Amino acid sequence: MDFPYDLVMFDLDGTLVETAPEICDAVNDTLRDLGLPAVDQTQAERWIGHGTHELLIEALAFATGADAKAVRASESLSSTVGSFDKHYQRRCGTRSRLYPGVREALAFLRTNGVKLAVITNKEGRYTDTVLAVHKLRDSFDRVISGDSLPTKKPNPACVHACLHEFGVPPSRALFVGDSSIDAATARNAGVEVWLLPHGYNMGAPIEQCRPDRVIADFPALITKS
Ligand SMILES: O=C(O)COP(=O)(O)O
Repeated sequence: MDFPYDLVMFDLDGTLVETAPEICDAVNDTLRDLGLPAVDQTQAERWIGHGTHELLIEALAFATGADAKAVRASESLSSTVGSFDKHYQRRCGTRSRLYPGVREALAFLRTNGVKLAVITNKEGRYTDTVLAVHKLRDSFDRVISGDSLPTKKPNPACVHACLHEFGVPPSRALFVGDSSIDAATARNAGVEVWLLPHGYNMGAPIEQCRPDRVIADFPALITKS
């Protein structure tokens, strides 16, 4: 195979797995416990990308009319985080699904000796559950979550860690994602970025992120390279 990379790093939410339906369910379970109105999935999708903690803060700000800064500083936040945690762990795997062709593309790349990593801003306890319920954990050589390192995307430390671990130069590494955060992470690390249009990107078209390529779907990742 003439695949031009030795390492591919994938974003998780909105790239490998459509997670928004059950994230929205867990947010609404949490809001319901607080007597607050539900949010719709389109709204929740705009908050995906900075990690679940930030998403919950945005949801609480939206539902209460407070600003995010005030929510972040509020004393009740930690108990709400605990409540969300229970709901989200229970919801993981109920309404998420792999995008078409993900499993086949990962298997194909691995068979051809390409190292594979997941780099997500999702907290590790949720990344583990999502990968486990979709039987994806063994498909990756490295998983870096939002709380694995002192910094998260778009800081390039996560990409640098993978390049270092696998001894791959930036010119032989690719980041595949769905958002401006993924594009900025790749640019900050000096690696190419291909974006998929099926994800979230805070509601904006991915062309605005000026990726090296827009790929239509996972089959295109391995056939158009
Ligand atoms: O916001 C999140 O929880 C994670 O999003 P990501 O997998 O796109 O980095």
